[in-house]
Amino acid sequence: LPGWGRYNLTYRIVNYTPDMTRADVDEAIQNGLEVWSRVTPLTFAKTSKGIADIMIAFRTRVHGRCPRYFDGPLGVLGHAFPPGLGLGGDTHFDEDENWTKDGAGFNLFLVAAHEFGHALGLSHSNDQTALMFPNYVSLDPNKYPLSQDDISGIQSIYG
Ligand SMILES: CC(C)C[C@H](C(=O)NO)C(=O)N[C@@H](CC(N)=O)C(=O)NCc1cccc(N)c1
Ligand SMILES: [Ca+2]
Ligand SMILES: [Zn+2]
Repeated sequence: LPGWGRYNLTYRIVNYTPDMTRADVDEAIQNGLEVWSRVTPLTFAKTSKGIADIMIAFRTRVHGRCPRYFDGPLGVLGHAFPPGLGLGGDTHFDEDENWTKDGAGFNLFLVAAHEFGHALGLSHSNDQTALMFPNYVSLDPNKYPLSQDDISGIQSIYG
């Protein structure tokens, strides 16, 4: 099964970037998850301790027991692991980027929405307009960032 096999998931923000206020990080993460829950029966409950399905953290370079590393400013912005136990669903953002809630640096909401696509089981799309396209394009974060390609993809897993 490429997905979680259930609709009700939990997430935990393990640490916060100093680039933004905690409230703005919470909001960007919640909005990034809502992009997907709006088009599926998925629900996301925030926990502040213990193990959640989707453990979210800001990390640099080699970090913890994560098999993937970050590369300093620019380049790779984040990574997320497909659904599963342990590392499955976990989502890391490269702390060496400048995270913002607006158009400067990298918009956390946009990158989070993309990474959560991976955490839910989606891989990259070659549709240039798709949120799951490999490269960050600075979309207007107020515009609906999902393309039909993204919606078909997520609904094929969590229809
Ligand atoms: C091979 C992967 C670890 C690359 C990594 C990624 O795709 N993470 O999901 C990543 O950070 N990709 C950059 C592009 C690159 N430098 O390869 C990116 O902008 N990904 C986030 C993103 C955000 C919003 C929209 C889109 N389309 C992509
Ligand atoms: Ca980087
Ligand atoms: Zn990606």
